Amino acid sequence: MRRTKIVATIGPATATPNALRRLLEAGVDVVRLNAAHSDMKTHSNNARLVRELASELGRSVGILVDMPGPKIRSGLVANDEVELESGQEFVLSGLEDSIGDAQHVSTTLPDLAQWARPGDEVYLADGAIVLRVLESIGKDVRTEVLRGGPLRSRKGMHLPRAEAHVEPFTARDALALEMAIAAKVDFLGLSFVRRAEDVERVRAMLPKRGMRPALVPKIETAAAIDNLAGIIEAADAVMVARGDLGIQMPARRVPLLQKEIIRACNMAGKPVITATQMLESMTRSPLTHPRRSQ
Ligand SMILES: Nc1ncnc2c1ncn2[C@@H]1O[C@H](COP(=O)(O)OP(=O)(O)OP(=O)(O)O)[C@@H](O)[C@H]1O
Ligand SMILES: CC(=O)C(=O)O
Repeated sequence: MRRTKIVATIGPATATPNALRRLLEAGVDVVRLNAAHSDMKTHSNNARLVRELASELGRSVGILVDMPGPKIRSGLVANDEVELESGQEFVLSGLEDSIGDAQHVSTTLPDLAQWARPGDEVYLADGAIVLRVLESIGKDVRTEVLRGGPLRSRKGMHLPRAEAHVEPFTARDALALEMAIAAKVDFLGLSFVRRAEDVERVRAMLPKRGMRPALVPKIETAAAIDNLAGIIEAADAVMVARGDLGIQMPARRVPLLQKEIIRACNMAGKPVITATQMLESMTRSPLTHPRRSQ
């Protein structure tokens, strides 16, 4: 029996019966539904589809709902992708619902300007794009692009000063939790946990009897690294979320932290998942900077 399990995130391109069947046949053990995207109805339909296909194929396949958590994101951009050039100016807009372009983008942080000081670095596109803050003007933040690249809609953004001030459990988390419990999913991924209490808070919201999902905190903040032992103790399993971890701290630290987290989980007898950029070097080339998996 293969002891290592494969977790695959499904999205619009893979949520058809045919594509899903091929994924399960190719060896996917756990299907991840990212509740940060799409609507909850689509996720619960997909969960049902996965279960039907798994039973048709005589396979046991787990379902993991990844909770959105307090992840900061930039907003929608025109045609789902714009290109930012190094050296240009770019505005992070305080207007929540504006559609972004190559000059500006909205963010999920209404009080963004409060957390940006001239000279601060801001990361967009899950760390691929780097900006430097020039000044705040009202609710907008004017920046210079230090490292350009393609910016797609609703990608992760990192603004170091804001991290500690965001609500740990959002309105969207409440919707995702309700959907996951109703769909009786096997695992709940907890995004951006900072301490053991963030895991315990969700555990207290689970049904007291019957099927309860296993809680899988994602280690992706600097605070979670500081509080690792307590988080592992509060968890049923752990995910090394290299994507965001490599934005919250220098990417070169990720491989060693990954080993440390895996070792600590092995010692505690808790399953551990290594996530993100598994096949990244095969999807884009040439490499301009090392990926988390390298
Ligand atoms: N259910 C979905 N519906 C639409 N797009 C999706 C869905 N799931 C994933 N995607 C797309 O695939 C990309 C990569 O998926 P992934 O699950 O890694 O999310 P992410 O936004 O990078 O953030 P995170 O993993 O930290 O939640 C997303 O940014 C999004 O563009
Ligand atoms: C999986 C995930 O959320 C990350 O790598 O950041």
